[in-house]
Amino acid sequence: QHEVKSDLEIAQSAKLKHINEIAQVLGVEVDDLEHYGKYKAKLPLHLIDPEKIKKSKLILVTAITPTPPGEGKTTTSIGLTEGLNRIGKKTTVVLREPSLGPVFGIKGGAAGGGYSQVVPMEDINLHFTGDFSAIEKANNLLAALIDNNIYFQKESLGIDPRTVKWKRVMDMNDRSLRSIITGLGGRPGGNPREAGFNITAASEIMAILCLAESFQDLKTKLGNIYVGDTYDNKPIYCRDLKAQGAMAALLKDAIKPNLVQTLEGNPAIIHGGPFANIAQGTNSVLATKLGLSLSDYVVTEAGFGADLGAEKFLDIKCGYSGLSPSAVVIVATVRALKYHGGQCLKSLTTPNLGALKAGCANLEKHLENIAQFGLPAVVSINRFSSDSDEELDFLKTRCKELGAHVALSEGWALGGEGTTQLARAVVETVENFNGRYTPIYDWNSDIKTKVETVAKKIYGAGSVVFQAKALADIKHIEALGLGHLPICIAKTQKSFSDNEALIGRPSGFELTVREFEIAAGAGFLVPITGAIMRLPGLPAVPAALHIDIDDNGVISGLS
Ligand SMILES: Nc1ncnc2c1ncn2[C@@H]1O[C@H](COP(=O)(O)OP(=O)(O)O)[C@@H](O)[C@H]1O
Ligand SMILES: O=COP(=O)(O)O
Ligand SMILES: [Mg+2]
Repeated sequence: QHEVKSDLEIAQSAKLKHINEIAQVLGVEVDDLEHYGKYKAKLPLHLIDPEKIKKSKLILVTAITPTPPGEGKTTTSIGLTEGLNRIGKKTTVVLREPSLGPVFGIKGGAAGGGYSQVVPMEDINLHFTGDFSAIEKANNLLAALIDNNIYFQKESLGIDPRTVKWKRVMDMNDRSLRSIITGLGGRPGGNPREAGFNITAASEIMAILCLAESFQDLKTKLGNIYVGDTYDNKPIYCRDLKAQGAMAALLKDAIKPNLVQTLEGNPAIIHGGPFANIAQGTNSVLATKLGLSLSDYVVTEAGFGADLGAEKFLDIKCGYSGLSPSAVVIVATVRALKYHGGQCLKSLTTPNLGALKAGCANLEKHLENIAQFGLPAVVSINRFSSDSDEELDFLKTRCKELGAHVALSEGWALGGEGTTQLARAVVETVENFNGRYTPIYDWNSDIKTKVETVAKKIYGAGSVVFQAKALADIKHIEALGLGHLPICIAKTQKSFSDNEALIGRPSGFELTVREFEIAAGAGFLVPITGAIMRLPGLPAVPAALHIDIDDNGVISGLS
């Protein structure tokens, strides 16, 4: 066990390989790289090899219902990649880019932790290669063109400003921009209307970038973005404003996935950053296909718990891309299971077998869900230093009683040295499974049936209530001919239900759908449950206050 250094100290004391060496591991020619300094590069799309993809193995890392800091999916994905490479499996980890919202807010960065990180951690957590900035510009160009069309009567499409839901985005937890009025200042200011900002990760452009498979596909998806209606109720799409070409031009580089490395010098591809409570929460199809084209194993992560990220990874990302995992790793922690067993958040480091035992019901439901998708699961117990041996033994035994493969993972404390047991369990599972996932619903079912199927089969709901606005939205969606699209349920990540207080394994509850958002460009419908926030606020003491830079340009305080 190394002495406990901060994530940043560990990352900054790492000796990084030049990115050309990482490319060499992947068999990528240096000339094919677009360098962003010595340690970052973009990969060209022509390296995607459909035949190789069929032979490579995809491992999805998901988790039980998390506590606010998260249970270690990103950390485990990286640690598992180190472990698989150590036992001779040529493996690349494929992750999402962190959002500045959490970096400056509560959760901190998303580049892993301890001795399982991707580096250069500061770059990855801050501006990286500019993809988020490009996504913001493309999103906000459309917003400007919408308001401009409303402003110039002679060119106007007759858009009714009250039907425009397209928000501007910014990668910052700035609650004061959530709901605003634009167009003030008389004639020169335009037309006053209600508007607002979402966080960049929630932009439909982000979701499109993560599902697009070529420049042409990107432009088509952008053109299909639903903007609003005319005064005589005709739908207006982005392509009606002729905006998709300029938007795609802004994404010229952002569409290419980014190559970096893990602490142990293994390849890492990072691309896209959607949150899994309001969008599909998975990195891009292009990054995943590149990883599978260039290595034999790919370890990738879907956000939050398996009821959100894994369900959307399978029913949306795999549904569109044709990909399928050969194994699912469910990250479980003693602390989160004790929380689900009724122990309060502040005392989770105190051993409590009773709470652990009760909380295993949450893990049980996630295991049942992965089995409903027809996929084999391996439970990875992500060991925290506060876990007692007794609690760890109990959890391992409980997993075996549930018929699950289980391995203790010490990737945070030890890097790849701590995950070889997990790596072996994953390889054995992968080698004994030659199937594919089974979708949990048929895209061609009616909208209500699709929502009810996920709610009942995956969340454990007894019924779904569609409020009046949601029923009107369903009629509107069907009138637009979009009822066949898959669904991407916006729901709290803190509970299987839409009530974050219902911990453990709630069942028979009512799920309430307030309304639907239409992501016609990305190609999914968003049933909104509860009071989902699309532009979070900063906490009373933001993490930003502890971040600094010294005279030599060395950053401190990033977590
Ligand atoms: N075993 C562990 N011990 C201590 N801290 C951990 C451990 N695993 C993860 N963490 C920390 O917990 C936080 C969440 O980890 P992360 O991998 O980002 O989770 P997720 O991807 O599931 O949200 C990070 O700050 C990470 O450094
Ligand atoms: O979309 C959320 O991702 P994490 O669960 O990895 O924070
Ligand atoms: Mg993560």
